[in-house]
Amino acid sequence: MVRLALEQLGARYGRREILTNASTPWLEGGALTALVGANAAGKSTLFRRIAGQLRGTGSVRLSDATDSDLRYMPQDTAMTAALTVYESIILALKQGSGGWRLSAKELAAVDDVLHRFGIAHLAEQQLPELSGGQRQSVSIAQTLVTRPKVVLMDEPTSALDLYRQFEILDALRRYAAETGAVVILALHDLNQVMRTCTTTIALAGGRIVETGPTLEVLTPDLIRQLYGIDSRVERCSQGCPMMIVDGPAAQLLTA
Ligand SMILES: Nc1ncnc2c1ncn2[C@@H]1O[C@H](COP(=O)(O)OP(=O)(O)OP(=O)(O)O)[C@@H](O)[C@H]1O
Repeated sequence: MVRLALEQLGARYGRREILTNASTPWLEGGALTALVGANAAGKSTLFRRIAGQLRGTGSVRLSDATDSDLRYMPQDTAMTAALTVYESIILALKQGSGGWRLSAKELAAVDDVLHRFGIAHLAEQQLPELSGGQRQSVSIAQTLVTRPKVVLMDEPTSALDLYRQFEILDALRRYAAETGAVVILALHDLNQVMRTCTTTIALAGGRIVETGPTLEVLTPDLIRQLYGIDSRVERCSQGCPMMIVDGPAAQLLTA
């Protein structure tokens, strides 16, 4: 089984320490893990540190996977190259492997992500002509076309409309279940987190303050600590947990 654990990860930009002793228990593949925390809490920095783009202290432990099995999708992906969506996904598939000839299996992989992420109709469109949400969907397809075992995605639904958010998160959930991959998503929408992510990592001020089953982690106390928001977690008429936001924490308003 693919697993990932963080051991005392630290990172700094210049002299400024951003990430401090970030540790998790083993995170198991096959389901989605959320990374949550306020703006500037250090989520992107943690991803960059795990992906090896930032040096620092501590280590990333992988089981049944190696560093080359990891793919990181950053928050903003520029798409200025004069390529079609189809060509850009082939490029992502072939990166580093040399040669342009595609095997039947590789052609099937490109076709798979085009359909899986609902962008087959965009295959012949030029990248610079895509909308923001379309670009984000293409970026997800590019990231997963090699079927990586460890996936880090920074706010993969931030540009998507409500329907597409559900569609893409469901597709990511199915991807994790089918491949057994560890898939960690930085997300701001806590209701989407409750609906789709089995495990949640909560980050505050560059420190991991909680990791565990989503509904045990996302308590009103923790949400107040992370965001300064008063909230309740209730069940909707269909039994789904929902976070209801009451507003900024009273103690902040009176402070
Ligand atoms: N390249 C950089 N150089 C210096 N400081 C940086 C750099 N990138 C980020 N930071 C700082 O590191 C801190 C954490 O930023 P990071 O982008 O990791 O937060 P985040 O949790 O992903 O935020 P958001 O939810 O707003 O995307 C912030 O204070 C930010 O200003």
